[in-house]
Order: sequence, then structure tokens, then C-alpha cells
Amino acid sequence: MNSKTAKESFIVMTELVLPNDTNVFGNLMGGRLMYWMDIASALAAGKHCNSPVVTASVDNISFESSIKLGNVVHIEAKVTRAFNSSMEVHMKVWGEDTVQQYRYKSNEAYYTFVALDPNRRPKPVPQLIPETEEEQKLFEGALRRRQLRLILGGKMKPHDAAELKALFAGE
Ligand SMILES: CCCCCCCCCCCCCCCC(=O)SCCNC(=O)CCNC(=O)[C@H](O)C(C)(C)COP(=O)(O)OP(=O)(O)OC[C@H]1O[C@@H](n2cnc3c(N)ncnc32)[C@H](O)[C@@H]1OP(=O)(O)O
Repeated sequence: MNSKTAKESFIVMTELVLPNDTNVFGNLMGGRLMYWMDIASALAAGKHCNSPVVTASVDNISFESSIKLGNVVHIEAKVTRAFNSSMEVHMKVWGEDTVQQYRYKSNEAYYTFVALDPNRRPKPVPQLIPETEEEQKLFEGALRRRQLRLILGGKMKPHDAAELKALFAGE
């Protein structure tokens, strides 16, 4: 199977925050943003593997700054690393005030997707080649993040997470 570069999976999704998307303070609801992030990251993962994908897990999301009613949301999504059937996608979320003409960072997150075959069973995906310095850093960290989320999901024993243990042991 051919490998693919990280930039081949890159997508940007743009949305406008309308009244029905907001809470009582006039800010974008976290749940609505997470829904848009799910679609954006699924598109990036699907672009990488050219297959249908399902969300396997969502890492913690910290909302750094709220996005106001009438502002524009930009979600940038890119695959950081592919494993066997799963892919980690990194997202950066920006708000934009188009009247005052400034952009601000809202949050960052990692979502994990699994590619499915026609029988809806996990299927192998192309390996990912990082090119830029940032892509290389994300690629290296992806293995530790995978181990942490598999431990939390009860799919891996802490004892088997060699790279994660090495981080805490300072090795
Ligand atoms: C045709 C071209 C189209 C192209 C363009 C496509 C565009 C597409 C746009 C779609 C836009 C809408 C996208 C919404 C997507 C949903 O919202 S889908 C709905 C929510 N998600 C679900 O319902 C998934 C439910 N869970 C499952 O189906 C199964 O548990 C899974 C995730 C497939 C895993 O299956 P399993 O039988 O446990 O398989 P297993 O062999 O143990 O593990 C398979 C892989 O899953 C990983 N995994 C398992 N659990 C976890 C976990 N907790 N955390 C992380 N990874 C895990 C494993 O590590 C393994 O990875 P690899 O080592 O193979 O890399």
C-alpha cells in the first residue's frame, strides 16, 4: 500500500456561528463545535485512506477562548500518523471576527478514526510520511498519545506502553 504525506489529508472547514449554535451568553456551544470537529477530522482521515471511517475516540478538548455569535469558525484538520487501521487527526480551531478583521485561536484537539472495509471491519490504511518540522513532532508524539488513549479505553495494559513509560521515567 502506498504511503501518503500529511499534507495530502489537510482540509479546512468553515462555518458561520448562527443564533441556534449559541448558549445564553451568545457564544458557540461546545457540543456544536465538537460535532463540526468530528466531521472535519473524519474528512481528513477519509481523505488519507479513501475509505469510510468511524470515530474511535476523542481526546480531551480545552476551550481556550469562546467564539462569538456572528463570527466565523475555521477548523484545520490533518492526519498526524497512521497505524494499522487507525489514524490520529490533529485539529486547530480558529475564530474570526470578519468585521474587526482579526483571528483568534479557540482550541486544538486530537480525534482517532478507524477505516472500515465493506463488511464494516477495520481495514489497513496507508502509512503517513511527515514532511515539515511540525508534522514530524506530531508524528513522534502520536505513538505516546495512542498508548495513553488505549490504556484509558481499556485496550492496552500500562505495562506494554513502553514509549509512554519512557516519557514519565525521563528516559
Ligand atoms: C469512500 C471514500 C470516502 C472518503 C471520505 C470519507 C468521509 C467520511 C465523512 C464521514 C463524516 C461523518 C463521520 C462521523 C463518524 C462517526 O461519528 S462514527 C460514530 C461513532 N463511532 C462509532 O460508532 C464507532 C464504534 N466503535 C467501533 O465500531 C469499533 O469499536 C472500532 C472503533 C471500529 C474498533 O473496532 P474493534 O473491533 O475494537 O477493532 P480492534 O481490532 O480492537 O481495533 C481496531 C483499531 O481501533 C483502534 N481502537 C480501538 N479502540 C480505540 C480507542 N478507544 N481509541 C483509539 N483507538 C482505538 C485500535 O487501536 C485499532 O487500531 P490499529 O491498531 O488497527 O491501528
